[in-house]
This record gives sequence, C-alpha cells and structure tokens, in this order.
Amino acid sequence: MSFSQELRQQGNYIFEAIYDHPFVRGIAEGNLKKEQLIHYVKQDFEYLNAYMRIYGIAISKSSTREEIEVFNEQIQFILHSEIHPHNNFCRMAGVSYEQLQGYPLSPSAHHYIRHMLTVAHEGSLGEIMAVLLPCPWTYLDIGQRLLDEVKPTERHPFYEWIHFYGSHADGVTSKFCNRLDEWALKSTDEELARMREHFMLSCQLEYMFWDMAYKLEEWPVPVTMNI
Ligand SMILES: Cc1ncc(C[n+]2csc(CCO)c2C)c(N)n1
Repeated sequence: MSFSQELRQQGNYIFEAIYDHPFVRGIAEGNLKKEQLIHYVKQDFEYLNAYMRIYGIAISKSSTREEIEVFNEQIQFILHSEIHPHNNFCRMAGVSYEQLQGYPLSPSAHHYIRHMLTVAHEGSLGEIMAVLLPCPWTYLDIGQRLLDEVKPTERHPFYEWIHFYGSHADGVTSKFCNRLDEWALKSTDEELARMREHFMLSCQLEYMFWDMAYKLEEWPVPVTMNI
C-alpha cells in the first residue's frame, strides 16, 4: 500500500466524522443559517491567505522547477477559483464577499493555521505536503459524496459549492499524493512518523474548522484587536 493510502486509512474515522458533521449535513440539506455561512467565509478567507503563504514557503524549499510549478499553480487556483464556493455561500447569506474580509481568527482557525505554519517553517517538503493534504482531500471526499448522495440540481442552494469541490479538488489531491509517496520512499522512519502526525492533526483541525463555523466559535473573552 502506498504511504498516502496508509494515511487515508489511518485518518478514515476522521473523514467519516467530517462527513457526518452538522455543517456538512447542512450543505447537503441546504438549511445552514446565514450567520454560520458568514462565520465560515470570514474564517476561510483568512485560512486561504495562510495556505497560500505556506505554498510560498514550500516554493522556497523546492529543488526543481516542476515542484515550483505545482505550488505556483495551486496559489493561482486559490486566488482565482476558490472564490467561487465562497461566493456561493455569500449569495446564500445575502452579503458581499468584500464585507467578510479582514476579521480576526477564531480559536480553531488560529490553531489550524499555526499548525501548518510551524510545520512549514520547521519541516521538510514532505512534511509540508503531509500537513497540507487533508485540506484538498477531505473537501474532495465531501464534494464527491454529496454529488452522489444529494445529486444537486441548479435549484439546490449549494449546487455550485458541491460541484466545485466534487470535481475540482481531485487534481491537487492526486498530485500531492504522488509527490508525497515519492518523498516517503526516501524518508527515514522518524520523518515518516512526523508526516503521519502532521496529517492526522490536520484532519482533526479540518473537523474543528467545520465545528467552529457551525457553533459560531469565538474567543471566550471577546477580542478587541486582530490576533
Ligand atoms: C478549512 C478549509 N479546508 C479546506 C479547504 C479547501 N481547499 C482549500 S485550498 C484547496 C486547494 C489547495 O490547493 C482546497 C481544496 C478550504 N477552503 N478550507
């Protein structure tokens, strides 16, 4: 079994928990509250900014043009394509995308971003791919399963979101899996163990991100400045 398949199997119970999460059920049923969609987009806008910075760090640790090209392509994808699912949520919440930008991170989003940044600064390129992978992989899983379960028509409120992730997240997922598998072949047992840990923690934090949006998570003591 390939290293990425091993990771997928190890993380399977978290993929299942994510698919059963009430926010994802709310996408399927089209009954999320406006405040939940708004909270998600506010936090995800900041999350994607951090994600692009991590691609920048990955570029700085790349050794071939081919690697640089993969990360560069993904930055373009986030900048120009991932705005579509966000716009879908904004339309359903009745707000403009611009209104939801520049907010402070809530605790779980903060935790997730700091986890990725720590690995990006301290780890190898293989570790960076392991920490990034649950992001496209869990969304691909959600999108594909929702396409199959809901079979949304254009009248479904989250038709665009479901189609976007069900059909556009496979390219990045398989590219990352292939690169990670190549990397794993020449990794020590210690590095493999670190890659596993980073992957599993990112899966947990994907779950917590949905939970944060669903419960409108905030800091227990209200924040008065950006953190
Ligand atoms: C918390 C959170 N996790 C995953 C995604 C989905 N996503 C983000 S970047 C990317 C492609 C990477 O090149 C994908 C599929 C999201 N929007 N927010």
